[in-house]
Amino acid sequence: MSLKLGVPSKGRLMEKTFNWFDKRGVTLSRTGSDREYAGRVEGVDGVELVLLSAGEIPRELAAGRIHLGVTGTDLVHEKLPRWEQQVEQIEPMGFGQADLVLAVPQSWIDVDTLDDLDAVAAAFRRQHGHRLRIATKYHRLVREFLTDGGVADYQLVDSQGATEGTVKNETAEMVADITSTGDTLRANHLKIMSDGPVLKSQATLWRSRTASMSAEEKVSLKQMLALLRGEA
Ligand SMILES: Nc1ncnc2c1ncn2[C@@H]1O[C@H](COP(=O)(O)OP(=O)(O)OP(=O)(O)O)[C@@H](O)[C@H]1O
Ligand SMILES: O=P(O)(O)OC[C@H]1O[C@H](OP(=O)(O)OP(=O)(O)O)[C@H](O)[C@@H]1O
Repeated sequence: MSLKLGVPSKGRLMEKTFNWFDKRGVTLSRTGSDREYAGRVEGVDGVELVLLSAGEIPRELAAGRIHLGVTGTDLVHEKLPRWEQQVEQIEPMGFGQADLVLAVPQSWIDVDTLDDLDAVAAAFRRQHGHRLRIATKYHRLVREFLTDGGVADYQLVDSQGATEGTVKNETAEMVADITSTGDTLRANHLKIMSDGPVLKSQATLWRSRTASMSAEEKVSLKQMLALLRGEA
């Protein structure tokens, strides 16, 4: 069996991941047609490339179906409860930087901190008879952050994309989402709250703590990590 390396098969992390490995002497390439999810690894023997969506890589690492994987910190922290027990962070890769933030309508001029939000949320519930809605796909991280910040009078509504549009569409009063340039938030008349970010994320190389390894796979892992860390 070979050591399995999971990398994003598409999306914003794919090309930069390939370049990052290339600079360190490990060449990842897709084989077959554009649409075929097959690839190869050159530079270290006994390594198999597994092309996956960035969002699935945390689960595959935790299940031990891949030994190494590249995905954002946000996705690992959100998708894996007690992530430290399931994966080890090997190397932050210096791209895919984004902050998970809470954002409210720009028109809420009195709301900037979590204390302000707590007050507004309580008033909102009294006035509307239901809790203030926060649209997000980061349920675990947002709940933890708001609990630690003492905010309780809210409900999360699930949004798996175009989250900033939920306020205009009146399916939420505010959002918690990833931002890098801030353009999408501004374009949708939202402002970032000053207490935060909930999490700072970037693309990161992770190792599974649960994947079993043969002697050969252990040798491949050692060679791979030495190359990637510039020790080979
Ligand atoms: N605007 C952004 N700028 C930089 N990084 C971002 C941005 N939005 C999301 N990311 C990061 O990119 C990663 C997700 O990558 P991407 O958006 O390409 O995957 P996706 O295709 O949406 O995910 P999936 O494959 O699960 O559908 C996350 O770790 C996230 O933090
Ligand atoms: O701060 P910015 O540079 O404007 O980037 C932020 C946007 O990028 C991501 O969306 P993505 O492009 O992945 O689309 P999505 O809405 O389908 O998640 C994120 O969810 C924001 O909407």
